[in-house]
Amino acid sequence: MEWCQSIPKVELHAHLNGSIRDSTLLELARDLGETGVLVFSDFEHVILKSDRSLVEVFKLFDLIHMVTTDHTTISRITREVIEDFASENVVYIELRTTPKKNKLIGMSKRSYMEAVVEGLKSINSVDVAFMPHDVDTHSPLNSLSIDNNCNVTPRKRIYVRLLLSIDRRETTEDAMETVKLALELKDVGVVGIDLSGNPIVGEWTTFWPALQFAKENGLAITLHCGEVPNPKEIQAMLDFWPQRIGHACFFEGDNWEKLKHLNIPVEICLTSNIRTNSISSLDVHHFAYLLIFCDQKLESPL
Ligand SMILES: CNc1ncnc2c1ncn2[C@@H]1O[C@H](COP(=O)(O)O)[C@@H](O)[C@H]1O
Repeated sequence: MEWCQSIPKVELHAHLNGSIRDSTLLELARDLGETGVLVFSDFEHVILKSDRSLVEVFKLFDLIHMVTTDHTTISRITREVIEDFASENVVYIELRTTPKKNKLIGMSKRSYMEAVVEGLKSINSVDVAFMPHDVDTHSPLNSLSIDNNCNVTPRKRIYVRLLLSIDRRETTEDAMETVKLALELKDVGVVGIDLSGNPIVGEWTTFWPALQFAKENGLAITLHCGEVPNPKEIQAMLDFWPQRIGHACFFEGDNWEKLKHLNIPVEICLTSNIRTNSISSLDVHHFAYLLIFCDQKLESPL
């Protein structure tokens, strides 16, 4: 475990509101409980439960979103999430989040993302390189920090890229707004679009125009794909040829063949898949199958 903690890591599948510290969630919920908006003990029980089905996961996200509504909180959780990943020696992270609107508090998708960027700017415990011009490809991962006594110590550096998520509950217009926002925010490190949300909700074709527009304009696309059995959707998503897909729990023979043929990498989430019961045990997880396939490819690169 210590070894796992200490090696430098790359994190490609982190949802902002899925990575919040429990202590922060409980603190925010306690505050909201005092105003009568929610019952704190119910919230606490749900947060501290470690295993939950996929259906329960999405109920949990609705609860989490109740306590992370305002700009200040979005900035705070962004800061904490990046600090936590850096403390585990993640050196490159693609953080994804669904830009949200809330007229009641004057939040637009843009102002939500501005709050995320504010959060990144406010981090001072580690060096955060999140704008493309922050990246000096020749610099080591650790930069130097000099304290008042002129002692020089290496500082951790984490490279952050952002993906904007489209939630499957959204409309075609919402999705298009997210893609246009992503294009406008390229300068602050937005590199792509993710399609996520409850996989049994909506039709992915609703988002096809926005995803196609994103692709035509140079944004990378990653799709949550095959998190539940849905052969038609899996085939169509692979035909769309995204840069990456997430999960792939319910792939069958043909799907794997197509995935390999198109060379589409899979973002595997072992803990998530086991905890949500999407996969019954690690022994039968498709991770091993994909690892063997990658190994074979490396051995015979032609
Ligand atoms: C467990 N597997 C999953 N499958 C699909 N979508 C998921 C997910 N886990 C998280 N999300 C998506 O990420 C949102 C929370 O982060 P943000 O509010 O965007 O930062 C959830 O509401 C859901 O849309």
